[in-house]
Amino acid sequence: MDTIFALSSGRPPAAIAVVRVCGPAACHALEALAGSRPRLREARLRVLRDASGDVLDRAMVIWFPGPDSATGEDTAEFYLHGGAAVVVAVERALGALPGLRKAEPGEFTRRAFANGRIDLAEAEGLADLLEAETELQRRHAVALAGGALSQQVELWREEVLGLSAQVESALDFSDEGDVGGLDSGFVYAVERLAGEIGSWLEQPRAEKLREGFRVVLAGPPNAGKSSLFNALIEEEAAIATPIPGTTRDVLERSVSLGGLPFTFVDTAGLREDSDDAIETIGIARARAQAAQADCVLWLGAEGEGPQGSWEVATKYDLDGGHGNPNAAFHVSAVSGEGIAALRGALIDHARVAMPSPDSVALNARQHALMSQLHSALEAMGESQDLLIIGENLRYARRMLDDMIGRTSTEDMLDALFGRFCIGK
Ligand SMILES: Nc1nc2c(ncn2[C@@H]2O[C@H](COP(=O)(O)OP(=O)(O)OP(=O)(O)O)[C@@H](O)[C@H]2O)c(=O)[nH]1
Ligand SMILES: [K+]
Ligand SMILES: [Mg+2]
Repeated sequence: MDTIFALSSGRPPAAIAVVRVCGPAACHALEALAGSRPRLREARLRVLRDASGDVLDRAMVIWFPGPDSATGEDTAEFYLHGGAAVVVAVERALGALPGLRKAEPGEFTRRAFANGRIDLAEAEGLADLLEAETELQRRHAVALAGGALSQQVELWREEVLGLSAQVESALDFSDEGDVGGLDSGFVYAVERLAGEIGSWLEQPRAEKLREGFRVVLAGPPNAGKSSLFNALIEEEAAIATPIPGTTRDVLERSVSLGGLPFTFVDTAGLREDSDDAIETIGIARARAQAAQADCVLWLGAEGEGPQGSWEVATKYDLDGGHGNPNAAFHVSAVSGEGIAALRGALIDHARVAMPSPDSVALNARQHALMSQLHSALEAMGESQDLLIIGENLRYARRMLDDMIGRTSTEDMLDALFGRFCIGK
């Protein structure tokens, strides 16, 4: 097997650059550059040299022998001075050693998975953690990476195994293969498990965490959409002018509010009679955006917005809210009045739509498996045939195995580990 190496810290220049080496030749690489290998898991300052004896850097080195390392394989880490040329020189020296090559994206984590150090759900959590930009995303990712879902799956797996054992023993004592031999608690246990899994399926999904709560600003031209958009995201991202029809394309910005991920969307002003081809396309896009929103802020006349939209009266500094006196919110992008209240209401609303900080949200892959598991349990409840019940339980167990990647395909692993950066 190849020994791989990569810069695992951020892009130089930086205070420190961490280069990891992992695989059977890691020990040799450490000795070649640092002269000797320090005691395991102890940081030591060493002069690093290349094969011709030239000094590359003075650096901290640590030796993590397998199988108790993060990847399960022999691993060496170099904590270099974080200059670009230092990293290049050390990588060149490593690349010149036999059996060493640069790592692919996510290859360290993939080895950790292949060596059973982490399961698939935990690897997904790690990928989420590296991408986390808001507090809520971080909390979920830490829980997933720490095995919160894996432990739950393990409990369900034990329950399913217990149910299978009951079916096996009933089969041993029944000639006809009917359910008469089953304990009365069996049906109850299946229903309870199906109910529990059903309630997991109903929780907000993990994708919501990644995409963010989508707020679309819509209304007639010059209503003040772009101005409000800028005020909400606290950045002059959109052009706002007195000319109606200023915004033509859709403009998106992702921000964190109250620790929650939001995507705000500014759109072209809606009007029926535009003869401008660009604006007409912009209006069509605005309508499409409103249809996909988690929340539409309607900046037009009372009752004319899309169903369920929040009515917002803008330019409160000018007309004191006379534009739409019955609007739920009165704001001014100029004076800042009402912006905090609107933002607060959006945060409260999004919090309910987002996965709760105390639960583990399922991603698309996990949700699909859990749905199949749920259907298998439901189908079982109706069956009178022990053989069919046993078959459904085996299927249920396979879905649980898939959740944590006991069985997994190369394509799936490529897709997951491709999400990681090089060096992770
Ligand atoms: N006084 C005051 N003027 C505002 C306020 N919000 C927007 N305006 C002004 O109203 C005009 C239109 O604002 P925009 O934000 O461009 O409006 P819009 O809805 O994005 O317009 P289109 O993109 O053309 O559809 C600009 O001249 C803004 O400066 C406000 O709260 N108070
Ligand atoms: K405008
Ligand atoms: Mg605009």
